[in-house]
Amino acid sequence: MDKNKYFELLGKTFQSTEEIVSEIINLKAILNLPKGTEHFVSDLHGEYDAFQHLLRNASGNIKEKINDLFHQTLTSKEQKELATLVYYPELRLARIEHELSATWYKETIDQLIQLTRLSATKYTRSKVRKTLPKRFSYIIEELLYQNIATNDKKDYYDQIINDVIQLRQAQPLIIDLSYTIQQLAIDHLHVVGDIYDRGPAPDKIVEALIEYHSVDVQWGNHDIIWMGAASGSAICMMNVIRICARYNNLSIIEDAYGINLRPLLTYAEKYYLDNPAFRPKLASDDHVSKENLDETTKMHQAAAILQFKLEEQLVRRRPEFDMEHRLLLSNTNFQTQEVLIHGKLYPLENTCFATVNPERPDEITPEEHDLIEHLLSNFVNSEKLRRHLNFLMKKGSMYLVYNENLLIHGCIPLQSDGSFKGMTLNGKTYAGKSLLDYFETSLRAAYKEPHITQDYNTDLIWYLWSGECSSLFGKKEMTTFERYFIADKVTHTEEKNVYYELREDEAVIRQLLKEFDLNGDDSHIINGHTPIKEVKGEDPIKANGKMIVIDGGFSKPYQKTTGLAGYTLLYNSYGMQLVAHKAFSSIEHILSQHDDVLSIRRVVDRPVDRKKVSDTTVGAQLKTEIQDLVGLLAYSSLGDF
Ligand SMILES: O=P(O)(O)OC[C@H]1O[C@](O)(COP(=O)(O)O)[C@@H](O)[C@@H]1O
Ligand SMILES: [Mn+2]
Repeated sequence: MDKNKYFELLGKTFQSTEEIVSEIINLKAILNLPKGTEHFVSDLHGEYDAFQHLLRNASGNIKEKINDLFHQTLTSKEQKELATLVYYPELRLARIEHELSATWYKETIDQLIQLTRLSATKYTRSKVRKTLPKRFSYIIEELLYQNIATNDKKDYYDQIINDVIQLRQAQPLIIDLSYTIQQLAIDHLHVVGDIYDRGPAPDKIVEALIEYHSVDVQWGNHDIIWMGAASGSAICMMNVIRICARYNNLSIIEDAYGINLRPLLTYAEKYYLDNPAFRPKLASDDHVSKENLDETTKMHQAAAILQFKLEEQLVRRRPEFDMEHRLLLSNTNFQTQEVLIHGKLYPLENTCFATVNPERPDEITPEEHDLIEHLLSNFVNSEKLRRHLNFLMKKGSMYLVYNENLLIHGCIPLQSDGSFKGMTLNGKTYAGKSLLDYFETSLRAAYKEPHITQDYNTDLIWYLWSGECSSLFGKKEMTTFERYFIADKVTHTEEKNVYYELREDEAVIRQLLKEFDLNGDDSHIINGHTPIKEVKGEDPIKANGKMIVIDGGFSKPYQKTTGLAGYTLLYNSYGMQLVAHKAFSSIEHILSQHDDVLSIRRVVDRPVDRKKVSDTTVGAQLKTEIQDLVGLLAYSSLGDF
């Protein structure tokens, strides 16, 4: 844009030169504040309760602040009770209703004000003001910035608190202060992928993220299939349905997103019977009737077989995806019930091939065609699903460079010598950053055109789910068919890309970071995707501290193999802290036991100077803004403004 035109536009947001000057002063002051705390979480997998608990306790940050302030005045039990109050103010107040007194209110409000003040030290007054709840902003500001130098003032503050209590506003004030503390504890949240699948409430997680004050998302392979479904990819949609059925979560599709699955049930009941391989995995608190279980088992089979048929079509349609080894229906002998995989014959069990034409296993019947069209139009037209995925599009990306770190859910596909594994797409070969950029551009294009359903971009979303060179998947092939129908577990193995070995090596990580222009000593790669098997002694901090894997381990069905719930990461002005979490049991458990055990470990790189906002990504944006405002000031002094 023409510079003068730009200044004219920019000038419209200011009433006077003084306003521009004070904005410049304000922004410059912000640059000198300590860097805000970033919170990294990943692999939430629909576990809303565990996730919202993390947001409330800021991965232990609030507990640390309570300890800093009160280690000499409160017992460990009192500190824990105060923490529970900050996390769940309404529920905690209701629980101790009979113990509440004017003295308790006074002490508690005082403690919460101290906590708010400590949490606010990193922010400008104006930012804190914006965070404060409207209804008490005046009172809280008075209390926050009090200076009890004289007795008169002390009387004045006591009077405010007394009035609050007398006017029966103590509880609302405590509640508001608690949420303010939660919000101030974290400046920015990163979700390193896999919000969806396995757990019961991904929709509630997305709603919470939409409401969150500052957040970005790096897409995970389990997010991408939902985006695929909403982009018009029938195979992604079938996979979404299949996974929901497998984890007994079809209600996410039906109730949360209002997509009617009755036509699928009607179809499934016609062709499928009970089948042990397709009975849903039940969570410990799932109570399901026999009838319901039966229905889900049938829909699970229908979705799986339709997915396999559609996969045959897609693999043939896209030879450049190099997925011929996934043509398993074509390699099945329907008479002998055997399948040929990588040159070896395996017997099949629990088969359900009633709808498969042995001559043309990729054939979709007219009935199936109508069913798919119908379901797809429901997915594409679900208003709520679109709103949620629009959010993922707006705040999400394939990878993110933020404050000198590279955030990516899965991997950067590599070859065994450490060089980038390339892929030829539309006649051109891409590798490393350019491959990831291509994937992102293609996905965005597909999402924009949900009514175009079998084009290259839409098909590529399937590749992102399960293709060898997908940065979100990072394995040779996905053995879904084998897991259902073949007993020999050897066939279930999914060989990981060599990235997952090489990422232990600092030199490799430095090389990868370089690809993203990250050459400094303070850069790290932050991955999700692979659960850390702590039981087997695996360390989430790799490559001499340059590589951190924070699969949150929220996915309950996976906790047996990981040995604990998983990890999150905090990055404040002093450096990074890895937080290990125990499995989240229930809110009730936290309220009754105050049991919120997490262990915190510093990611020791090297001693660093305390980081300021000016050293961050946001700082860089602010510097540009300051430059523009200085330019605007000069422009306006010429009299053109
Ligand atoms: O254990 P499930 O849910 O049946 O799924 C197994 C599939 O999930 C995957 O692990 C992908 O999911 P993740 O991204 O959570 O690892 C596949 O590699 C595998 O085939
Ligand atoms: Mn994943």
